[in-house]
Amino acid sequence: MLGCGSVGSQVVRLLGEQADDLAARVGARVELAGVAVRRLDAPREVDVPADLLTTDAAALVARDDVDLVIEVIGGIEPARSLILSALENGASVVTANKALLAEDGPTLFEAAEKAGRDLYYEAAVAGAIPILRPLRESLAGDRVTRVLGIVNGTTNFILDKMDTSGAGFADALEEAQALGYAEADPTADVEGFDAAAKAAILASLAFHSRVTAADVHREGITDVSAGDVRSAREMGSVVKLLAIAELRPTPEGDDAVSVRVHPAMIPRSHPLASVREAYNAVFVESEAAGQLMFYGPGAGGSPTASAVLGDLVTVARNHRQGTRGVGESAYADRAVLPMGETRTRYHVAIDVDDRAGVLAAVAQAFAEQGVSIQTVRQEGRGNDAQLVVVSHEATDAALAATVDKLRDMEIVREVTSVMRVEGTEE
Ligand SMILES: NC(=O)C1=CN([C@@H]2O[C@H](COP(=O)(O)OP(=O)(O)OC[C@H]3O[C@@H](n4cnc5c(N)ncnc54)[C@H](OP(=O)(O)O)[C@@H]3O)[C@@H](O)[C@H]2O)C=CC1
Ligand SMILES: N[C@@H](CC=O)C(=O)O
Repeated sequence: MLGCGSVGSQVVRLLGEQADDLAARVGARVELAGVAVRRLDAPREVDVPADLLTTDAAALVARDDVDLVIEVIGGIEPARSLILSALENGASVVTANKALLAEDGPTLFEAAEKAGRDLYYEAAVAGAIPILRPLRESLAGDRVTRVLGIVNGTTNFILDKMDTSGAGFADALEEAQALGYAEADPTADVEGFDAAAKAAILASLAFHSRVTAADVHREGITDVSAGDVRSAREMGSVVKLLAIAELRPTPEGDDAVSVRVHPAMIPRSHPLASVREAYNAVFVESEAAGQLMFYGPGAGGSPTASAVLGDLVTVARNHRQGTRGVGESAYADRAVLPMGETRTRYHVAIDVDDRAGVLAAVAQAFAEQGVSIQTVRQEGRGNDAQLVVVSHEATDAALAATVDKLRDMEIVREVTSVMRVEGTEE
C-alpha cells in the first residue's frame, strides 16, 4: 500500500475485516506487505502494525515478494514514478489517482502492457460506483455516444444546498467543509479540476480514444449565484456541475469528441436532477443499449475503498491464474472538438433599461449571431427590469459573440448570468 489517508486507511481496515472472504474469492490469502506513508507518527483511522509502516515507498515497491501495489497517495509525483517502478518490478497496480490518470494515463497503460501486468483504477471515477468496468467491458460491443455525469460530490452538495435552502455559494461551501466533504483547500473541487480529470477518464474509455485533462473545457461553480439557482428553479430546472463527453460528427463525416465540465441547468424531470447531496451519478447513452444510469456514493474513504478492493480481487485472481485483464482498448485517436464548436442551449439574464423597443433590440443581437431564441420573459419594471432569454441550440462561439454584443448595447446595464442548459428542448 502506498498511502494510508482517507482511502488507504479504509482499504487496510477492509483487508483485515474481510480477510477470510477475500481469501475465498481470490483462492489465496491477501497479505499486507507494507504501508508507505509520509509521516510515521501521524494519527491514523486504523491501527497499522508499526513494522509494516515505512516512509521508503521506493524500497517497498521494489521488493520481490510484492505482487500487487495499491497507490492511494494521490497527485502526480511521486505517485507516477512509484507506479512505473512497481510495474517494471513485476507487480500489478490498483490506483484511485484520477489526477495522474487524466494527465498521463497512456504512459502508465503502456508500462503495464510492456510489463504484462494489470493496471486497474475503478476508484478513480465516482468512488464506489462501478462505471469504468461497464464502459470498458460490458459496453465494449456497443457504441457509446454520450456520457453525462455528476462526478464531484463536494460541488453537488454545495449546489444542492443552494437549491434547497436558498444559501449563497460561500455559506454552502462552509457547510460542506464543516461536514468534511470539501477539503480545507477546496480548489480542485469547486474550480472543476477534479471533475475534469474524471471526465477525461470517462471519455477515454467510452470512446476508446486518448483524452487528457488538457482536452477538457473546464468551468467550476464559484460564479454560480443564488440568483442563477433561483432562476433555474423558476424554469423547473436545477443547477448541477456536469461532466459531459459526447461524440459529434465532423464535416468530413468522422466522429470528434467533445468533453467539458461546467455548471448547467437541467430540468427537474431529468434523472440527474434527483441526485442530491454528495452523491454521484453517471448517465450513459449508447446506440444499442439506449440510456443507462449508474448512481451511488462518489466520494469518501469507505466507498472508495470498496472500489479499490473490487479491483484488488480481480487483479489477485488474474495473478493466481497467470493471466491479466483486458487492459485498454486500441486507441481510435479521435479529434477533440474546440469548445467554441460545441452546441448547447443557453440561459441568459440581462438587466436592461425598461423602455420601448428593448425586447426587439435584444432579440436582434441574438439573431445577428444566428442564435435563435426559444423563450424570453421580462421580470421586474423600471430600474429592476430584467430579460431572461433561453436559446435553442447554438455554438458556444455564437453565444459568446452574442454576449459581447449585448454588453456593448446602451440599453443593457449588465449581463448578469450566462448558463448552459442541458436536456431535451420542450
Ligand atoms: N477521498 C476520497 O473521497 C477519494 C479519493 N480518491 C483518490 O484517492 C487517492 C487518495 O486520496 P485520500 O485518501 O483522500 O488522500 P489523503 O490525503 O487522505 O491520504 C494520502 C496518503 O498518502 C500519504 N503520502 C503522501 N505523500 C506521500 C509520499 N511522498 N510517500 C508516501 N506516502 C505519501 C499520506 O501520508 P501521511 O498520512 O503520513 O500524511 C497519506 O497517508 C487520491 O488519488 C484521491 O484523488 C478517489 C476517490 C475518492
Ligand atoms: N473530492 C472528490 C472526492 C472524490 O473523488 C469529490 O468531492 O467528489
